Amino acid sequence: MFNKVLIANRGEIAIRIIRACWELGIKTVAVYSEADKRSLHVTLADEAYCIGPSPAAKSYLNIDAILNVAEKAKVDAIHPGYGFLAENAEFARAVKKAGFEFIGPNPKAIEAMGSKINAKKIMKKAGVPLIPGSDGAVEDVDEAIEIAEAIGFPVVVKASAGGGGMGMSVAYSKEELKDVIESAKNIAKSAFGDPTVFIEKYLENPRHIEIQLLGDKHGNIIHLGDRECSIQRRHQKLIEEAPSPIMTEELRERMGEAAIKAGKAINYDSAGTVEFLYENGNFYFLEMNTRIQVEHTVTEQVTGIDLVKAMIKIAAGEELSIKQEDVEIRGHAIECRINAEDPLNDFVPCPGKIKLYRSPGGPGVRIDSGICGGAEIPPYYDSMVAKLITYGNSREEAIARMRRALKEYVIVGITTNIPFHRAVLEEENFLKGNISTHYVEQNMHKLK
Ligand SMILES: Nc1ncc2cc(-c3cccc4ccccc34)c(N3CC[C@@H](N)C3)nc2n1
Ligand SMILES: [Ca+2]
Repeated sequence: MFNKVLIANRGEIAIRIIRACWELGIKTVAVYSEADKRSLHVTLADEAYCIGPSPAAKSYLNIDAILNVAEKAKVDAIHPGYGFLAENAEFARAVKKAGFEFIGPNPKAIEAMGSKINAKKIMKKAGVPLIPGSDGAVEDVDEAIEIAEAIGFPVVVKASAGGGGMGMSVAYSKEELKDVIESAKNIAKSAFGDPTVFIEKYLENPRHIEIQLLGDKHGNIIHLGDRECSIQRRHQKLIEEAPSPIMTEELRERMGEAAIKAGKAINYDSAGTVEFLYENGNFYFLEMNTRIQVEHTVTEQVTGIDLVKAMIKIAAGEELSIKQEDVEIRGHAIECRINAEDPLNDFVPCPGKIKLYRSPGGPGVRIDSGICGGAEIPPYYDSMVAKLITYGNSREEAIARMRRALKEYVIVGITTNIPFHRAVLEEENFLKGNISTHYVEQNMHKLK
């Protein structure tokens, strides 16, 4: 087992990883940018080193600065968290080359899933259901029209180097497709440096359901059930839950089996997530995320498995301590992402200083937060400051606890989206589990 681990991240996930290390008796090294000098993850770590100026490009994305600290602090391993360098194969390789263990999947698996076209090719071979569409890249408009007419409009054009909804555009007709192809290639070129695009049938009202995977370095791989992640805004998830309100044992069995095929196809050896779109009883592979995700928490609540400790043990070479038949999904968990943003002003980010902070508690309430009273929320990073998770024996109990916790939660000094969450937790479609990826746009008028 490692003696000392560097956490190459900030905020709530850095604290989450520090907590897992503590429980395993591992010393922790935090890295921070100038803006994060007095932040909570710096306070909680055993050692902390400044890695550069506030902009992420000069600090949390600075591979050399991070590796220099790893050398200086003599760590055994590095955990990347999510975002920043978490799915950067070059970083994973550089970490190993410098002699440290990377607490995440093997670099080849990261690379394989980084190209959406390549990912689909691998999944097709593995027998994972795909959304009908082009077989690889689409070069020009004529080819696009041919494919679109074969699969039927509407179609969506996606950047292969994209992901998380970045660089996807929908075309409802042949005429629209001409413009959409050009704009998608331009966005892909400027955003990802790679203009490669592909086409898929656009599913008009799907759910976004994902399966949590856990693989080790000895060929074992299991799934830990499903999460419903359809409540998103501009591809930023806002509320997640486990299990999905529409999940049945049979559907979970089918989706879990498909997810394990996906993991096996790339020799997956860490925590990872296979994202699917679900519509009318069918599900289709969307993407695979080769990192721990923000919403890993709701899976931890319903399975009782600590996913971050599991990742660390796997990286240290241990075999999975549980078999698929040991995995049991019990009760229901919901997570509300607390963001420093203004839901009444188009969710614009609202950095600032927290003057008063009172967090909820009591039965079935978990807070994973990177903030406390007096904390400064810098403008340089994403706006999520905390995750409020509630857990109960049923979805109704988890909802009752979330309503109570959202009422108790007091954050004075910055504007947050807590009022948005309070409104969703009263909204009838949400309460009935009647959710699709269009939930926010369809119900926003009720959520103000
Ligand atoms: N062929 C096809 N049809 C419908 C889709 C629907 C989504 C989607 C999924 C989840 C939330 C969404 C919100 C608005 C628009 C789209 C979505 C989607 N993605 C891709 C990345 C993921 N974060 C969002 N891909 C789709 N692809
Ligand atoms: Ca992704």
